[in-house]
Amino acid sequence: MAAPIDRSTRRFLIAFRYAFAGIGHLLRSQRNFQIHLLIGAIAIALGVVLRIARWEWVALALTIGMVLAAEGFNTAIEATVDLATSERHPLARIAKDVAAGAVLLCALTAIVVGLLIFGPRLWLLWVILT
Ligand SMILES: Nc1ncnc2c1ncn2[C@@H]1O[C@H](COP(=O)(O)OP(=O)(O)OP(=O)(O)O)[C@@H](O)[C@H]1O
Repeated sequence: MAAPIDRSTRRFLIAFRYAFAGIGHLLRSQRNFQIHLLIGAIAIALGVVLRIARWEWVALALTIGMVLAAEGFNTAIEATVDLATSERHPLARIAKDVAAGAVLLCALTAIVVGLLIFGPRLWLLWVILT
């Protein structure tokens, strides 16, 4: 018979369930998250096809994770602000704009990383094919 799960392990597993519910919410309702996920999947496929190096996989994984996590924080901040007030308030605007700005910074960084990894290879491929 399997050993019973102790209380702290149970809490730990429940916390995971809530975290996955949060990711499920992002997947179902956040268009920007879906777009970033699709771009991440394309970058991974490109990495496989172009056989990028291990350190490049590390950079790619960190970048994709950073952008998706930023989208999550942005969504959480938006929900918190909307919960706190339904009125227009300068601080609500700052909170939402700064959160959106942080996502943009991550996305711009991801573009730079993508160009550094794939740019030279795609350029070479272009030169060979044309
Ligand atoms: N309560 C508020 N007070 C002042 N400005 C706000 C408020 N809510 C939203 N804004 C402004 O409107 C912008 C858009 O807000 P909104 O809540 O529509 O988010 P969003 O970026 O369109 O995200 P989503 O489409 O995912 O809900 C914010 O970035 C902010 O500048």
